[in-house]
Amino acid sequence: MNAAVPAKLDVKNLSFYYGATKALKNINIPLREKKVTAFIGPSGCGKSTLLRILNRIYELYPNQRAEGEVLLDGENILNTKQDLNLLRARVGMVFQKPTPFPMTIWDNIAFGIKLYEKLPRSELEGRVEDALQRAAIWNEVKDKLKESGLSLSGGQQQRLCIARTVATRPEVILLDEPCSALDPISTAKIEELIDELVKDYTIVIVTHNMQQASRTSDYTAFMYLGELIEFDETEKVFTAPSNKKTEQYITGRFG
Ligand SMILES: Nc1ncnc2c1ncn2[C@@H]1O[C@H](COP(=O)(O)OP(=O)(O)OP(=O)(O)O)[C@@H](O)[C@H]1O
Repeated sequence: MNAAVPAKLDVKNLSFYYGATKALKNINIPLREKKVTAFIGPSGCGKSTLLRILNRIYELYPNQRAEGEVLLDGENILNTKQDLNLLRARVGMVFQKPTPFPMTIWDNIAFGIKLYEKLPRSELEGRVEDALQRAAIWNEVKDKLKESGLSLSGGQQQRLCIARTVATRPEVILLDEPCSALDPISTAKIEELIDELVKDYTIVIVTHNMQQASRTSDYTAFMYLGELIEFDETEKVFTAPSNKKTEQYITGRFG
């Protein structure tokens, strides 16, 4: 494993509870800087739960509790003093179902920027265009920026949501099954986009799609029943997994 690439986010001895139910058991995983890490595993193994801890989005819900550490550039984000708005700007998230705001395409992007920064209009326009360019949707929307974000196709909406996340200049992007609601062409576009974005961002993706994990990620974490079973370079996990359960899962023998 390439230990030379530093961990942008370092998960240490992390456990997680929904009420009295322990959903994650002592997870340790380094999420390396400007690399894509995929979380794979059968339904209910804890992939989304782990992802949702990385920007503390779980705190929107009662009775959910994390124990352990998640270090972002060495600083524990589970610390109560952490400013959650700032954290979520640094660690952006894109959900399974595209969730554009019910406003224009332009406002969808500008809204997030304006939450964090006060910019003159000309600069704001540049930032909106830049975000749409980075999310590879600019050419499709540049002539209809005043139309509703909801008028776009599902695949375009998802790229709009990625643009919205990119617009606040995050350091990490969390993708929770971003293609599960999309057709194969839109899925291919998002995968190409991930290849581009990883040049600038640390990316974590939850996926049910083995091909997608092997195509898009540098590292893969296989989870089972709330535990991290195997974490390694993606090529190794898919060609020579060290754990029997991993092998059974990637060869489609369960899950
Ligand atoms: N809000 C909740 N309250 C109680 N238990 C929950 C809640 N959300 C998830 N769980 C439980 O936590 C465990 C992990 O769920 P999680 O959604 O993280 O799995 P997953 O691997 O992402 O599954 P999937 O692939 O189906 O999305 C499951 O046993 C699930 O039932």
